[in-house]
Amino acid sequence: MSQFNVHKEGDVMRQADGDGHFRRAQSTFRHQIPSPQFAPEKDRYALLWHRGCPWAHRTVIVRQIKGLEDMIQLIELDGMEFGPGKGWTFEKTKDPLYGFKYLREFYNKADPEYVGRVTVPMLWDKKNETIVNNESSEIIRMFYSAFDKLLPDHLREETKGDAGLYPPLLRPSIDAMNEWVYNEINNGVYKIGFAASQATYNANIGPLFAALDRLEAHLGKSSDPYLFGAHITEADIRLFPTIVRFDSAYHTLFKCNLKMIRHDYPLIDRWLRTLYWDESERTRGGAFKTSTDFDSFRRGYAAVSGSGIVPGGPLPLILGPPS
Ligand SMILES: N[C@@H](CCC(=O)N[C@@H](CS)C(=O)NCC(=O)O)C(=O)O
Repeated sequence: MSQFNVHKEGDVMRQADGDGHFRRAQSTFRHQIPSPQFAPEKDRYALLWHRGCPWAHRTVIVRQIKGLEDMIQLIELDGMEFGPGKGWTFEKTKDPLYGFKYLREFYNKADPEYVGRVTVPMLWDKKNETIVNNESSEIIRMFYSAFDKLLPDHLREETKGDAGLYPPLLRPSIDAMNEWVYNEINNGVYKIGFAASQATYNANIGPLFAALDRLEAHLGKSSDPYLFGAHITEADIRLFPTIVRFDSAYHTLFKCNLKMIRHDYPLIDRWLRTLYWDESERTRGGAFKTSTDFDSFRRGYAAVSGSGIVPGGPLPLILGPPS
């Protein structure tokens, strides 16, 4: 079965609640590394992802920026089947651990009674054969420092001080931005794309663009390249997967079309291109670019939002490196 075949029945397609609003379900598995059950160990954990998913995207960026490639195995799901009991699949890719076809089989191995949503990203413990955590915001924070003792000194969060991904002095500002960026932008595009009535679409489209205006104004307050100064932080990593999908997916396929990043938000566009095209040591060889797969997310959003037909533009999918 090809990627994102659309059978519009069953639980995977049910996104909006009865009142037409999309509400993202709480993640279920919330264990931490380090903890008595889950010690940081080389090659004990695997991160399961799909290139289309923005929540999974942020975890893969952090895995690379932190230099955890040899520490945490990456397992890619490349398909989606819609219908009861289905969901994310291994189509051309193979599950190297058990030979499973569905991500659901991992969830059921961890908990045979599990009936919640089967989502990526998911962090798997190969030793205890269970799920550590399936909440991206928590997975990325674990990656910042949980494995630091096993990493060379220069990659440790503590060593980086103010240049870390979540430096103590910036935490209140990063947390405050995360709050509105999550509600109005990261999840905001889904509230619009999955709105099941005109009224809910109308209610959500304004706040999304007001938040993008706020972001543009924030970037205008300094000449720094990143959201909080001269160094990449969590705020940049959490925003990037949504903005890189915006013009070529959300604008058309999710009807988030009052404005485009490239035409209407020059500072956000510059920030985006700065991160995307950076292949220096700062991104450990291009963590943003190598993890971005325009084809995958455009096919995915086309499947869940309509007929599966992928729009031709805008071309190029992202503008070139900033001058
Ligand atoms: N709160 C979760 C959300 C993850 C999420 O919703 N992932 C989507 C893909 S982008 C998913 O797997 N959806 C399948 C479903 O809801 O059935 C996180 O940030 O990790």
